[in-house]
Amino acid sequence: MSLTVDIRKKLSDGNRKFELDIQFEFSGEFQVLYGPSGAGKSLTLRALAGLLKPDFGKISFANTVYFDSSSKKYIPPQKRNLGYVPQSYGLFPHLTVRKNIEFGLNKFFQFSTSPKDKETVSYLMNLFEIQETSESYPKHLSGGQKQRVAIARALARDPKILLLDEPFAALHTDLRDKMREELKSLRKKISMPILLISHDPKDLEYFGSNALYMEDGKIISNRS
Ligand SMILES: Nc1ncnc2c1ncn2[C@@H]1O[C@H](COP(=O)(O)OP(=O)(O)OP(=O)(O)O)[C@@H](O)[C@H]1O
Repeated sequence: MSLTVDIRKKLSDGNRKFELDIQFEFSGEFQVLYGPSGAGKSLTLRALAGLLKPDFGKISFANTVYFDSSSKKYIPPQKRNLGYVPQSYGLFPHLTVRKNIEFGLNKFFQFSTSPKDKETVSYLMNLFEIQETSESYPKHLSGGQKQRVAIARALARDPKILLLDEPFAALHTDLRDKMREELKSLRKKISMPILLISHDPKDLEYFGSNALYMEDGKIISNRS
C-alpha cells in the first residue's frame, strides 16, 4: 500500500506568507518527516488528514484518491481511512478515556454502542494497557497514558495508515525511549504503515530508514 503525495498550498495571514510544495511516495513500515520548526511538517500531515485543502495536486493512498485538484476530488477527513494524532493529542477533556476512544469509532449520531463496538474499545484498551484508566478523564492521565489513548482513538476507526505529529514531544526523556519501543512493537501487531513527524535526531536513528528532510515548505532530501 503506497501513499503518493504531490501538493502545493499557499497560506497567508496578513503579513506572513508560507508556501507548501511537497512531493513524496511512501510504501514502507515507518516514514519520518523531519526538519526544523516552521518547515511545514504539521501542515503536510494536516493536508494528508484532510484538514487542510491544497490548492493544487493529488494525494492518494492504496488506490484511493483523497484529493485531486484536476478532477476537483476532495474526500473529507472522516471518510479517509487513516488515523491522525495531532501534536497535542486532541483528547476531549469532558469525555472519559472509554468515551474518547468510542468517539474514534466515527459514529457520531449513534446513541448506544453496539456489542461489537464495545469489544473494539476493550481490545484497544487492553492493547495499550489503559483499562484501569477507562473511567478517568484526560486531566488525570500521565503524558504516556494520554498518548496511548490518542493512538487508541485513532485506531478505533480501523485505519489503513497512521499519521503521528511529534508523538513523543510532550514526554520526558525516559518515557520517550519506552514509547518508541512500544510504537515499534505496536506496528508489528497492527501491521500498518506509520508516518511520523519529528525534529528529534533520536527518532531518526530509531525509525528513520525512510526519512524525508523538510525545510521552508519543501522536501530537501529523501533518505530511503
Ligand atoms: N495561515 C497561515 N499563514 C501564514 N503562515 C502560516 C499559516 N499557517 C501556518 N503558517 C506557517 O507555516 C509554517 C509551517 O508550519 P507548520 O506548523 O507546518 O511547521 P512545523 O514544521 O510543523 O513546525 P514545528 O516543528 O514547530 O511544529 C510556520 O512558519 C507557520 O507559522
